[in-house]
Amino acid sequence: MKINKICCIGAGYVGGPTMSVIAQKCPNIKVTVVDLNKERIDAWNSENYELPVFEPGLENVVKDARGRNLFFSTAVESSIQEADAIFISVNTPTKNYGIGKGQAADLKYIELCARQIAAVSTTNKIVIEKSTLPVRTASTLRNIFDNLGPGVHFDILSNPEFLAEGTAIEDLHAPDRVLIGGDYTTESGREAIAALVEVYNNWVPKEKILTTNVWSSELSKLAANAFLAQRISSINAFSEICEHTGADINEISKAIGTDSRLGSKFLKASVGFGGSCFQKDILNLVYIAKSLGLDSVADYWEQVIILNDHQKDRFALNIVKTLYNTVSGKKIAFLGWAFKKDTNDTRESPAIYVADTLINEQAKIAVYDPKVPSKQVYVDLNYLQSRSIEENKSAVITESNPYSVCNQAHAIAIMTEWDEFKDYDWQKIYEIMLKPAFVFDGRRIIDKEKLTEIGFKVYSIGC
Ligand SMILES: NC(=O)C1=CN([C@@H]2O[C@H](COP(=O)(O)OP(=O)(O)OC[C@H]3O[C@@H](n4cnc5c(N)ncnc54)[C@H](O)[C@@H]3O)[C@@H](O)[C@H]2O)C=CC1
Ligand SMILES: O=C(O)[C@H]1O[C@H](OP(=O)(O)OP(=O)(O)OC[C@H]2O[C@@H](n3ccc(=O)[nH]c3=O)[C@H](O)[C@@H]2O)[C@H](O)[C@@H](O)[C@@H]1O
Repeated sequence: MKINKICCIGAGYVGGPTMSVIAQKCPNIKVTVVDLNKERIDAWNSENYELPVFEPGLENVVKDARGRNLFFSTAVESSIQEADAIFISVNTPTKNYGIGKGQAADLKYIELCARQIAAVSTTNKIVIEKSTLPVRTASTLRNIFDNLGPGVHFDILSNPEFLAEGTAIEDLHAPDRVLIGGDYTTESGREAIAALVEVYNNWVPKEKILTTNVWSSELSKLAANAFLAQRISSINAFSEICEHTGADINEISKAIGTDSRLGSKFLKASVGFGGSCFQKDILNLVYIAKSLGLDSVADYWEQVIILNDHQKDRFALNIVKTLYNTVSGKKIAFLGWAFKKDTNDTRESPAIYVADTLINEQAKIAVYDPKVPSKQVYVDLNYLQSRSIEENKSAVITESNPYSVCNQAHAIAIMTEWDEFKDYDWQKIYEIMLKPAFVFDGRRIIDKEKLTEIGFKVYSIGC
């Protein structure tokens, strides 16, 4: 079994960059990324590389491969038909209706893909779960293929993605590991695993390609995200203790991070973690544990989310409290809206929730983010349905210049750790703000001493 043609369903933050790198590194494999969203596909195909996903280095990868062996298309059926291997990389959001509402993963897009694959396939396929899925989803796929299958054979693999946004290309070029779960008990299962190992082995050393059974692979992805998010909630819990005791969370991170058993990464206190996956995947884990009757396990992981919500709330409430218990009519300048630097993704960004709380207190929010388009800010706030679209419009303005955002502001809230924020002319910003000029640093990126010397009143997470 050899993979010559790949189809990836879903041209989003994972499907796009992942397949671009596979195409770049495997010039002999034809890779077609398909999506129902024509606007997205048009952007992937845009002549001037106005790609729908902002990722450092992505444009060069697409330039290398697009038109050679990398294609973006809305022709879902024909691409499935001609492929030997089909990656499913569609979204798996938290269910917002019915059973499991607010916790379970909504698998309707996955099921649709499986049905479509079953409906149009005329040759044997390897079907690869790239999306993050509840453990045992492969058995659902198997069931659909067995019941609808057109008499061709399907091997199902799990190959979860571990890239982080903002460093996606680095992560894909040199992954810590590639995980492939498959069915070792059958010959075709073993061949399918070997075929996918061969694809990755074009640039990833064999010892970094781990193979497991399907269920371990599916569950490892949830476990990895749960452990990562748990670290952030743990350090954020300590950040609050620091604020009451004179300890400094950066010093704590350094002190504990030098212990080789703990490691130094992922110990940065913040206004809370965001992004499309940590919350969704932990809620999914909580739901799975509850469904298995494992209530103590569910409660344990749920606490990671509870602490994260608390961190966002207390950051917002501290702004209100510090500004003399009222922000009504006051301009609060938001530096950053994306959930982390080097991405245009705003899904579950803490900025959205902090803004929402402040708007409830009648604040006027002014937003500057180097990569997030203005309309996205309103889409994010309207999605919460806390108030009417008109009310959000009148409570929020966006600017394409950081100095305009800060002009006549009562306070600045640093919501994303964009590097450029460190290098602003803070003296100038001080001069154009109302006094006292407050800065609330939700990312610990600015030099507190320097800003205090200028005259700012500075609050930093965790000290
Ligand atoms: N965003 C990230 O950094 C990471 C995400 N993941 C997982 O990967 C999966 C995808 O995530 P993203 O790429 O962020 O989602 P996304 O929302 O950016 O992209 C998903 C795409 O799938 C398309 N789609 C949905 N159903 C379709 C269908 N039936 N046919 C064709 N296209 C269809 C949508 O139009 C959308 O463009 C999720 O399960 C997520 O948990 C895993 C690792 C990292
Ligand atoms: O499944 C996924 O979607 C991905 O989720 C995360 O990646 P991502 O959400 O893109 O970005 P992270 O770097 O993990 O950051 C997530 C959030 O945590 C915050 N964070 C991160 C690290 C830290 O020390 N402190 C902290 O507050 C970030 O600012 C951000 O809001 C994981 O890191 C990836 O391995 C995983 O593939």
